[in-house]
Amino acid sequence: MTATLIDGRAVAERLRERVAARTAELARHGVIPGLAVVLVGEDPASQVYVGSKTKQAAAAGLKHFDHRLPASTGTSELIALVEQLNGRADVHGILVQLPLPAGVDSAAVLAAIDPAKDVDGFHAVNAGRLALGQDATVPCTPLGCLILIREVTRDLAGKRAVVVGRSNIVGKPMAQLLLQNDCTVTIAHSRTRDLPQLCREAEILVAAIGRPKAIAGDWIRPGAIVIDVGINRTVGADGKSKLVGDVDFDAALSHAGAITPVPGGVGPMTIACLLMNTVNAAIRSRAGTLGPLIGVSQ
Ligand SMILES: NC(=O)C1=CN([C@@H]2O[C@H](COP(=O)(O)OP(=O)(O)OC[C@H]3O[C@@H](n4cnc5c(N)ncnc54)[C@H](OP(=O)(O)O)[C@@H]3O)[C@@H](O)[C@H]2O)C=CC1
Ligand SMILES: Nc1nc(=O)c2c([nH]1)NC[C@@H]1CN(c3ccc(C(=O)N[C@@H](CCC(=O)O)C(=O)O)cc3)C=[N+]21
Repeated sequence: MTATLIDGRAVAERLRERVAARTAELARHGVIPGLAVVLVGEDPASQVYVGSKTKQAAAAGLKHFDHRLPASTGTSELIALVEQLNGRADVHGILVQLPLPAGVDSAAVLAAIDPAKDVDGFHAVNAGRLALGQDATVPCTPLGCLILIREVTRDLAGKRAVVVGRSNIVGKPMAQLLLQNDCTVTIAHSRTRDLPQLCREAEILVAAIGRPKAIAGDWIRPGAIVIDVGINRTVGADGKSKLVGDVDFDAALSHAGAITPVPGGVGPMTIACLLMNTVNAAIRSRAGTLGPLIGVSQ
């Protein structure tokens, strides 16, 4: 059996088209969703992501505001910028690119973001609302993973799901979303005993650990849906830099039912969901007057 490829680029493109269409409707009401991105320091990977975000925001008709600050920027300066952005009517979404330089109190900076403008869904108010099953802004990467899973099946109730990784930005919210969709969810991490055996139980396996090819082919239950969140930069046999996921993709192909590639899987969905969250924040900002939010299903 060879797994079906889940084409994140294609799914993300369709989502961006829906975002662009909704943005065009909002423009007729005089509202242009605005996204402010704050990037501190010169991390090359962060610069690539921020570049894609601003390009795709513009293509979908959003306004974007870039704030690039030197690595020496301190916590209080960043909080002051966030507060200024909180107060701007043309900014509906604020994203502070992580990781912030060592020495900056990241938790304090994220806590300063107005929860209504927290399009990353990292603020305690949004994390709490998600856990309580209330209307929340959901972190972009797990939301993108859920959309990809729903491309394969809408029948999630009772499915055994294993999420490997328990970070606040991927693993934990991913587990919450799967639970909300009636999966039976287990969260694994670096202290989990017998991870291979646990993974073999998973009908849905989400890998978000940041270890290249850590999930071996024979850890995958035959026919499982495998979502690989990992983005690891390695050097290929030809000496060139190469992106690989947390799953040994080639080995997994003969076990999985469906699998996301890296690149071209979860990554593009993260950015498309960021645009969706920004447009939804703009819609919410005019409570009830701008029609429905963009949803995850068509
Ligand atoms: N595609 C996308 O859009 C995005 C991709 N990523 C990528 O996803 C990956 C995870 O990111 P993030 O959640 O921020 O990472 P973190 O480093 O914050 O968390 C990693 C998690 O994996 C666990 N872990 C580490 N090693 C192992 C292991 N050998 N076995 C089991 N569990 C392990 C850790 O356990 P413990 O808690 O015990 O330390 C931790 O919970 C990275 O490759 C990152 O680049 C991240 C965000 C977006
Ligand atoms: N506040 C904040 N929010 C984030 O959402 C956030 C962040 N900080 N810090 C870093 C991580 C990582 N992340 C990615 C986004 C897109 C791709 C992406 O588009 N990847 C392409 C490949 C890109 C390439 O070639 O480098 C793909 O997988 O196909 C990857 C990773 C968002 N993150």
